[in-house]
Amino acid sequence: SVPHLTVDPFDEEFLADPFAHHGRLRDAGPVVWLEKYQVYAMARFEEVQAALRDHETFCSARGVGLADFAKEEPFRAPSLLLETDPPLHSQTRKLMSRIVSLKALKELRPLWQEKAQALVASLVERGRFDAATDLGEVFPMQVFPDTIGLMDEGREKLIEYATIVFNGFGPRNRVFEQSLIGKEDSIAWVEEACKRENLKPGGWGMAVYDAVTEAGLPPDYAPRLVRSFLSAGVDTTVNGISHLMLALGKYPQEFSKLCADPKLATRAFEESLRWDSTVQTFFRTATRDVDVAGTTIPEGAKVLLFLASANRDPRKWDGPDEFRIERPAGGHVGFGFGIHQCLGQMVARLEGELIAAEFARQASSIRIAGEPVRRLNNTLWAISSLPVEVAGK
Ligand code: HEM
Ligand SMILES: O=C(O)c1ccc(C2CC2)cc1
Repeated sequence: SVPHLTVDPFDEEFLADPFAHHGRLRDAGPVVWLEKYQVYAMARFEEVQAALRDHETFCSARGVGLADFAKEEPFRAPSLLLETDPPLHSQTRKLMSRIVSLKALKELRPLWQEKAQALVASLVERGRFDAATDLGEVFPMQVFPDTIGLMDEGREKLIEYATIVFNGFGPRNRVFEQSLIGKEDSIAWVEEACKRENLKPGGWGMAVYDAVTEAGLPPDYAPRLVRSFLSAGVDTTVNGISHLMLALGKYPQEFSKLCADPKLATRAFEESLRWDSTVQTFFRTATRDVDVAGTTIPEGAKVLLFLASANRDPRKWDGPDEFRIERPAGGHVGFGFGIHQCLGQMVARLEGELIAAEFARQASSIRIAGEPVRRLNNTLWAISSLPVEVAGK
């Protein structure tokens, strides 16, 4: 029968270092039962990728967190992308993909590159800085809110809001409750920011309103789709960039390879996403009784997918715990997989590539100058402080 584990993947000890627990989860079996939450879990690459690919058996419309929307009220109106299944998902995804297009990113590249170059120049000049607060939390905020056309006032609330959203996929534990205290205004601010009258012409937010009208979809879909940009578009890249710096600092020989060939910047960011996956887990709900590797998962069961563990599964990767920028790119599940695979992956890749390439051009070394301070979150692997020292060329 399915192995029963008592481990709690949302307790603060686990969240402080999830990678220390993944090996036991993978080795216990292809599917395990987590007694604490009465859910199934998969931590090996093969089963995680297969579940993500089979969206008909493992659905999203009943929530991609612990809560089953068929049994309890969602904590916020469900996302029309992340928390929907086809056919509605197909409609909203097609609409949003036209806006987050390669053409749009090509047009943004020169402006984003200019900002990355200037920010990195100022940090190299300083020599010692905090890769989380001076870089990770700065660059995405210099490029993304303006791309959406967000109102200027209150943009700092984006990270607070996302912290709540990502905690909301987990249990109502202390980590979740603490992120809510005194942050009700962030939820209200996002509500306001998604309104048509508060979005600037020419931004992706306004483009969503136009596209919803053109597609003849219900008008109230527009603010909710804009909310998806605000929920997923900042805190993820903020921590993705901080983790990139942690990886480059911890593996100086990999940084030297990058300096020798700045075109490896895209590979470096991709590998940092596999190695230190910013989005650690997501749930699915079984829509039928399904057999996975000998275990029958009953209809209605919640299944926790450990994306970060799958990205370090020795059954899939050679030297999984090593950061190697020349590893064959892609194939990881750090952006998910299948129909819900990250809508903003090219946005994230562009931001990561530009920062990595600028350090490759302007710096000769990156050194970790202090232990990373973690910000515990039920879903996000987040860094609140990462002192680094860089030397210029
Ligand atoms: C390092 C940065 C990022 C990471 C690690 C990341 C990770 C992910 C993952 C794992 C999923 C799949 C969720 C699931 O299967 O249930 C996803 C979906 C999504 N992401 Fe990203 N993301 C990042 C950046 C972004 C950005 C910049 C945007 C906005 C432009 C964005 C927007 C979305 C949206 C809207 C979805 C839902 C797509 C759908 O359900 O069809 N993400 N992301
Ligand atoms: O559509 C949304 O609201 C949404 C929220 C969070 C994410 C996480 C996976 C990056 C994605 C989409």
